Amino acid sequence: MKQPEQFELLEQRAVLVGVNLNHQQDFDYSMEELGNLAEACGVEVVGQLTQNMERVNKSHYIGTGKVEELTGLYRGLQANLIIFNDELSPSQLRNLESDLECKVIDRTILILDIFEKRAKTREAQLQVEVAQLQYMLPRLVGLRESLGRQSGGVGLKNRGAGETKLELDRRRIEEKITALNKELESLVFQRQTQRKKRKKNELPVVSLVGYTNAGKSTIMNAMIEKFGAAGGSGDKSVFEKDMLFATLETSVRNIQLEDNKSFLLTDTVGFVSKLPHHLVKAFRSTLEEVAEADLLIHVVDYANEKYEQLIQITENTLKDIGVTDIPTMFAYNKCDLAGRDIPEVNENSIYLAAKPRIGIDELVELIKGFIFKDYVRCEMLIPYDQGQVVSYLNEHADVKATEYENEGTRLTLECRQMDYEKYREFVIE
Ligand SMILES: Nc1nc2c(ncn2[C@@H]2O[C@H](COP(=O)(O)OP(=O)(O)OP(=O)(O)O)[C@@H](O)[C@H]2O)c(=O)[nH]1
Ligand SMILES: [Mg+2]
Repeated sequence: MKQPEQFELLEQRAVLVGVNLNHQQDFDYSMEELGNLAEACGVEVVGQLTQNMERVNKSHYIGTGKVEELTGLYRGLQANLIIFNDELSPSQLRNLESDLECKVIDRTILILDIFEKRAKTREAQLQVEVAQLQYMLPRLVGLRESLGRQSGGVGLKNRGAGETKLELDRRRIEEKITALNKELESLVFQRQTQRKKRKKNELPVVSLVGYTNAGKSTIMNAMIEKFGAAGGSGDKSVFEKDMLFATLETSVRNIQLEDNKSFLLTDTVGFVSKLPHHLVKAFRSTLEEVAEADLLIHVVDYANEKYEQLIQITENTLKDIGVTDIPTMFAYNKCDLAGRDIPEVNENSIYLAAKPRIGIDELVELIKGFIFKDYVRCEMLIPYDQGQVVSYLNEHADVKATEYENEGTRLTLECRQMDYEKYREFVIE
């Protein structure tokens, strides 16, 4: 569902406005990021206004003097849109629009707009729509007023009718949210069932996380290309592209290594700073996949000179969605653009370039070191009437040698700790 006024961002000329609260270190980057978000919506950024403050102005977000300065600025630049770097409250939005006599939007609208454009699966579309409606609900009054202004003003005598209409709109939207959430729940249920099934297989889960456009999907594709993804048929690759939020859904692939070791690799939505609260809530089920990982690969765009800030943003977002205490390794990607010798492997990190496929083997080795730590090397003697154990181990363990002796099959192998415990009775050394 579109916003009621059907405001089209494409080809608008915008001025960005940001408030730097108590000298935030990442403020400059967050303004740059806002510009990138605007461009991703097809908006042309023509100017910028910032203000240092200790706390925001409740009624207008920026100080009243700044509102006047902003009026002069946007008119001088012939802009027709003003974009604020934070989510504005319904009354701030209303006051600003009426004092500035210009269309005002905030960071949240931009992000929701990009998500709406990118959502391909039904689940992602529903999630975005719920977030949009929830953002809209408390802001209906302002939207209606600005609509009234655009059509030349609603006369006083129509006011009663307008309010009834507003109540109707509100009820309709609430009903819509309920209906969408219901549909979403059934999709989420399906996915959770799949996840439970996967869990029963007890394969380790490795999740790619990081700032949007860092190269997560490219790393996933490089691994699929090299090690294949088991099960089903057809193209297993995921969508990768040079744009913000190319991926909005979670994909899971079974990566099969050569020695009967395999793990599940998941690729998911990328992060940006100040992800809107409603969006995080709507995408909760998508993000839950990350929370259940055994290992996170934090993918970093090393060619971005602000990469340290991007790391911080990702770490803060992970904390916000409640992902803590999962072992994490860093994959500094796009090193081909940064002129660094690659691959370089350290204890918890690797420098690589996924697009030209440099460092993929080394990345896999590093992952193996993390997730197959509990593998035990041993010998087992399995009686001939227990043939199913031999086949199980041939499928799930790394069998180095097989000998047939009088008492049974003698296997030299490396297996998971849990399989070792399970078949302890057959262990001979
Ligand atoms: N030069 C270079 N480009 C890369 C490398 N890895 C990825 N890219 C490019 O970076 C862009 C983004 O890659 P994606 O894999 O889609 O990034 P992502 O992290 O999945 O992004 P989102 O899904 O938007 O969060 C694509 O155009 C890739 O081709 C690399 O090692 N070197
Ligand atoms: Mg992606």
